[in-house]
Amino acid sequence: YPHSLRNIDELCASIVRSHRETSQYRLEELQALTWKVFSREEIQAYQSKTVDEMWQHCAVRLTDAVQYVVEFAKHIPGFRMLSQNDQIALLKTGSMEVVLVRMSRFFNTENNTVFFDGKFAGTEVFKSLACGDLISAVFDFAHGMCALKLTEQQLALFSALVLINADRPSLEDRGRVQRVQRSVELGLNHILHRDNQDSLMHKLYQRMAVLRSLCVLHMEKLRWFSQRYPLTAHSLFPPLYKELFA
Ligand SMILES: COc1ccc2c(n1)CCN(C(C)=O)[C@H]2C(=O)Nc1ccc(OCc2ccccc2OC)cc1
Repeated sequence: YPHSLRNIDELCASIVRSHRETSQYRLEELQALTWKVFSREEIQAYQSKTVDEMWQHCAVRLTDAVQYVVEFAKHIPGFRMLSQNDQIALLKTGSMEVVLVRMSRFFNTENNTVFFDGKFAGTEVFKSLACGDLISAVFDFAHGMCALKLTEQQLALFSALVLINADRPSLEDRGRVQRVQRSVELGLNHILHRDNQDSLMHKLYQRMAVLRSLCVLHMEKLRWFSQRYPLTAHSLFPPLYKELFA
């Protein structure tokens, strides 16, 4: 048992380290900005953007966040042993989910604002995206994540579990992904047990179910957008966003 415990500790330590090293912004940086909100004029400026300008604006920023999640994935023990196709398959469906999990760290539940373009924005800033249901679902999910008050270590293991999901479509070697997923589950269980918060596990599985439906909604909106604005979607969107989500 001590041998496997050592492995479990090493597994958790490497996932937590990778999470820290691939968090685009440090928590302290963002806390300093929490009460910097947009002026009426700035909000007006976002609201007077055209649908495709605002979509492109957001896609560029979210692609930034996705890049960091790709880096995070590469350091999850076992991820790089998977085939290239399986790594892409996991990132195709999981990377936006992890961005949304991480986004909850940049969310201020007191005034319902999220970090965007250097300040904290309310839902009204995203009006010109013309997908209010997606934005309110994103904000609701962030609220739900904040309510769990996860530590950085718990968030790191949860993010890894969101990514390493053997139920994803079109996996070549599902068994191999299952083994990596199982080890990450053991790591998360280990951390929660150590923190005396075993009850969090089923809440986290409920969060994963909400997250999956949120990302289905995101893909539907992206499909709607790409059909309506094919030029923007196919030429201006960052390649990674297209590769992963189109
Ligand atoms: C990992 O966590 C975070 C958190 C915040 C940020 C980042 N990373 C990267 C850097 N960043 C910058 C530079 O603004 C922040 C950002 O992108 N914020 C932001 C972007 C779009 C939003 O809603 C629109 C939307 C949401 C979901 C899906 C599609 C969408 O629109 C098409 C809301 C907030």
